[in-house]
Amino acid sequence: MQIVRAEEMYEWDRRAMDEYGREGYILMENAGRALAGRIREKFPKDEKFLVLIGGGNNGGDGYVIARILKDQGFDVTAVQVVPDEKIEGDALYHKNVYTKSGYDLAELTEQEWNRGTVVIDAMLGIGVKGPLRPPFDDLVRDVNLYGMHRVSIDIPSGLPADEGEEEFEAVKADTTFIVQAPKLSLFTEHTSGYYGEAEVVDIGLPPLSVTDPAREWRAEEDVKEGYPRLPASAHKGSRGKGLLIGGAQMMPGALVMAAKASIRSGAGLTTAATVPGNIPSAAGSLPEVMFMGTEEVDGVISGIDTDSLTGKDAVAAGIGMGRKEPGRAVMETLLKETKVPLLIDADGLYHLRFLLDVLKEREEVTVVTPHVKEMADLTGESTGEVKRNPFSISSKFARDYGVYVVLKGPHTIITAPDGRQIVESSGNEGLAKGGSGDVLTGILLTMLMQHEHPLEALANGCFLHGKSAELLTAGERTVYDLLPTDVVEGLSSVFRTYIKE
Ligand SMILES: NC(=O)C1=CN([C@@H]2O[C@H](COP(=O)(O)OP(=O)(O)OC[C@H]3O[C@@H](n4cnc5c(N)ncnc54)[C@H](O)[C@@H]3O)[C@@H](O)[C@H]2O)[C@@H](O)CC1
Ligand SMILES: Nc1ncnc2c1ncn2[C@@H]1O[C@H](COP(=O)(O)OP(=O)(O)O)[C@@H](O)[C@H]1O
Ligand SMILES: [K+]
Repeated sequence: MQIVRAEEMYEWDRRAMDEYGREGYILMENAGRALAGRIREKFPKDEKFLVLIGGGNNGGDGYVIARILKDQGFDVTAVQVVPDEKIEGDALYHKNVYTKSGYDLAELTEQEWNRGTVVIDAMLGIGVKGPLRPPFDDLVRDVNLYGMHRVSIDIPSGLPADEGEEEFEAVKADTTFIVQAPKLSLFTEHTSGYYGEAEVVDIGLPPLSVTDPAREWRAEEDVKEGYPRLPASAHKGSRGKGLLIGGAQMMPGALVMAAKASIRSGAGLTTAATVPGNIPSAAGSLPEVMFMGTEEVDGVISGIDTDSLTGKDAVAAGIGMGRKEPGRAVMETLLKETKVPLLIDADGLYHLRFLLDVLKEREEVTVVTPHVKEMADLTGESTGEVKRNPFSISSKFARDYGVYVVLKGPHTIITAPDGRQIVESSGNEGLAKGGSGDVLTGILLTMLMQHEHPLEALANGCFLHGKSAELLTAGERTVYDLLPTDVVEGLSSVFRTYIKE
């Protein structure tokens, strides 16, 4: 499913009319009918609906919804919140249909506020610009104040559709029925909460691709269909030989979790390279993994035998390796000498910020997997800026350095060097715990070895990781006690539920 900016949504609408000959008022009828259908399915017939209708096409959708719900016998009070002269075009057409149907408009009184149980917010859509002007400023506050269930149409009124906007006032919806395609603000941290429970409603626009480069929200079906299946003739070589590099004397756990995740997610053979002192205990807990000692200074990795890179299908480096000086040279060597996909995470990203010129020179596939703070440090932006602009900041970094970016969070945004983006939203707050990222690194290492397209591979890996958490917390675990090591074990149920044919 495409994720659109406001401009792209308008483009979609315009092309449906200009190229496909669909009349605007018919599109609006279809939109309102689809939206009313979802409202009808969600709420029992004894609810008392208050529909607030604004002056643009969002209000036009509101007129269609109010009429259809009334046609079907629902208790609906409709209020046009702007003067008559503001209603024009397709919205005016549908206002006329509404009134010719014998339905009237009400004044917004204290009584109406108190009588309603569900408010349908069709005041402002993706056309909102700048701070709210009267009467919308007061109305948005009132909607948030009264205790009705708040249903926003397309977008909570006042909320920006795109990323980047810092100051706004908006309806805090309980439910949002999004028209046709999710907008960027559904995925940015400071705006996503306003949507409440969000559902995309297909209003039947022709299937056009309006995002270029493509920007897509991953659905379970996409993963089920596209996941590379294992042939019966598989052997360990065909499943990939991966190398994980990380772990300092005081941080052996990260590497152990990543290595375990790598083999659990299906790697043929995983080798873990770490400081020699960590090997006896790590090897004891991971009999399937091969170990290799690195050079060491002050308890951290200070060098790696580049022969170990030969014969590998992918390499992941940086987890738990610490930030001490020697690590930088190790990362520089890896950037220069790794001829297969190289994934860099955690402390490896810390060192990378001093090696950006080397990164730029590198020609083979490179993946960086920062969380917001690491992305901020890599790009020199503040964490606030990264949170407000995750799509464009990821895209710029991916293009500037020719890398794949996995910007981790509740909605993980994966970007290819050409700017294509996939959002993977599986997972829950149970993953907000030290070590979750290490598990993800192990999974992604495996995915990179098994799929010819890194963007798809990375999206599949984020899905496995997030779904494991979801399945576990739907069963025995909760978001409080879930451990990263549980997420590794939970991969079995993800494969059984979603991947196995
Ligand atoms: N064919 C259809 O029926 C479709 C309907 N759509 C609906 O149309 C909406 C977009 O319609 P519009 O472009 O008319 O935009 P809006 O419905 O968001 O209304 C924009 C109007 O609101 C007013 N406004 C903007 N910012 C304001 C502010 N800060 N304070 C006060 N007033 C402000 C302006 O007068 C402007 O004309 C979508 O959100 C969706 O609901 C579209 O999604 C596309 C498809
Ligand atoms: N609230 C959340 N909802 C969904 N996923 C989350 C949430 N918090 C964290 N995650 C996921 O957990 C992982 C955490 O990675 P990271 O921040 O690197 O953790 P660590 O520092 O423990 O390695 C990422 O994959 C991220 O997408
Ligand atoms: K709205």
